[in-house]
Amino acid sequence: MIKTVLQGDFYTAVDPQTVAYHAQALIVIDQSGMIERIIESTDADYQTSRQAAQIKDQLVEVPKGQVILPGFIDLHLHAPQWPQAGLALDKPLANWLNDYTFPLEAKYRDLAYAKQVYPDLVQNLLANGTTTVLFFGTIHNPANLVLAQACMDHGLRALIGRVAMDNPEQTPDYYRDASSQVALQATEDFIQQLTALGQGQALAPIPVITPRFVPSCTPTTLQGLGKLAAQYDLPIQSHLSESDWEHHYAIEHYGHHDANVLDHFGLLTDRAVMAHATQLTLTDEQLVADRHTAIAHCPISNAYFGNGTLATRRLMDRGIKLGLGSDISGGYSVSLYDNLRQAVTVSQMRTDGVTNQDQGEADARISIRNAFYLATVGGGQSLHLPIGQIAPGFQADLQLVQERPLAPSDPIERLERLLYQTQSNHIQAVMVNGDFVKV
Ligand SMILES: Nc1nc2[nH]cnc2c(=O)[nH]1
Repeated sequence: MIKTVLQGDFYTAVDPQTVAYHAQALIVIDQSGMIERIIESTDADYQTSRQAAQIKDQLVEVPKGQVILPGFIDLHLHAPQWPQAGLALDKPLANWLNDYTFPLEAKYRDLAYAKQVYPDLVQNLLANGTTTVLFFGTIHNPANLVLAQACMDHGLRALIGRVAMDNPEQTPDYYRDASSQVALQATEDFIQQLTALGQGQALAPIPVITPRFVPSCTPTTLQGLGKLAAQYDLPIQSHLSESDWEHHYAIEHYGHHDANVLDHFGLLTDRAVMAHATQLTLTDEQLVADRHTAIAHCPISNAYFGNGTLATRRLMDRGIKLGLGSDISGGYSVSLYDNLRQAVTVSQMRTDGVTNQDQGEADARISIRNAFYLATVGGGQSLHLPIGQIAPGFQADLQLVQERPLAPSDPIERLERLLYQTQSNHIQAVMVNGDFVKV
């Protein structure tokens, strides 16, 4: 059964290099929110299908000057850190965590605070064209459920992790799982509570196994989380080789690189999405490739905490699954438009080098089209969900974007300019699962 037929110009990435443009096509969406068919303006039944939709009041004509894009997919975002987006970015990672982030996250033991922050975050994400998010929550299950409820209330597709962090040497008394047993039991409780909350809901959030990162967790917890991921067949998220500090922590405490440690505990799987990865060696990259693990590239955050830039081009060329993350609040912007621009900028600097003595690295550059692929198709593949493309069999998660005046006539130039210039006030409408949501 057809629910809606959208008529308009749309773009969808086909592969990392190619973006397809469809002029005045019909996007046929069924009752379940899935794209059933794309009818091109040259197809024989275009006019009859359009008229039939019009008669049944199913046709939505996208106004001239607006373009339809897939909704963006944010692969790494710490929901509780939203109030401090743009704060303390001049501190090193360990200080930023201890002096700012842990005190803030501890506040979510107070449900009233969660209720104040989470709906605002969710609305800001949708207003910026983001339709799916892989979230870190906090150690507090009731607050994590407030986040889940806010996503369902406002219509954001979400995957949510209850953060596990029980290592007394690396976490403060006031914000830590009291033991490994507590960390594992609370994780299992969250899986069950979230599943119950989403029962029968079209946008039921998916639970995610979430060791904060290797330094925050004891080996027993890492091992137990690996087992839970396998037992419940769940996605996993964590940080991977984000900084020099994290990289050396794993070497000093385990005698191995971060990637090996996570792998040893069953946490480097093809359902895992690991953030940052700026410090991976070529051997680490091979392990990530062999395990079919995805990387969440957080280009704004990496400029502050990454101690280096991601080898985006090389990872793409090696066929490693890769998407984009805002990393609120290691990154200051919730907009994936800002992050895809930064991904291109950083790759350009990697190519040319950052001083006049530095020869850079040949062929490190990515294009804005490559970045568009990461924010859409790359995100969908990383999460194993049918999202990020405007094609039959994919969820109707879309954004309608107002073009700036004087758009070029070449369709791909038109897209490039749109991606560089769009601000949240240009996003006119957002659809998730076939329903328009409020932006
Ligand atoms: N960027 C970032 N890195 C981390 N490593 C451990 N926790 C965090 C966090 O909250 N943000």
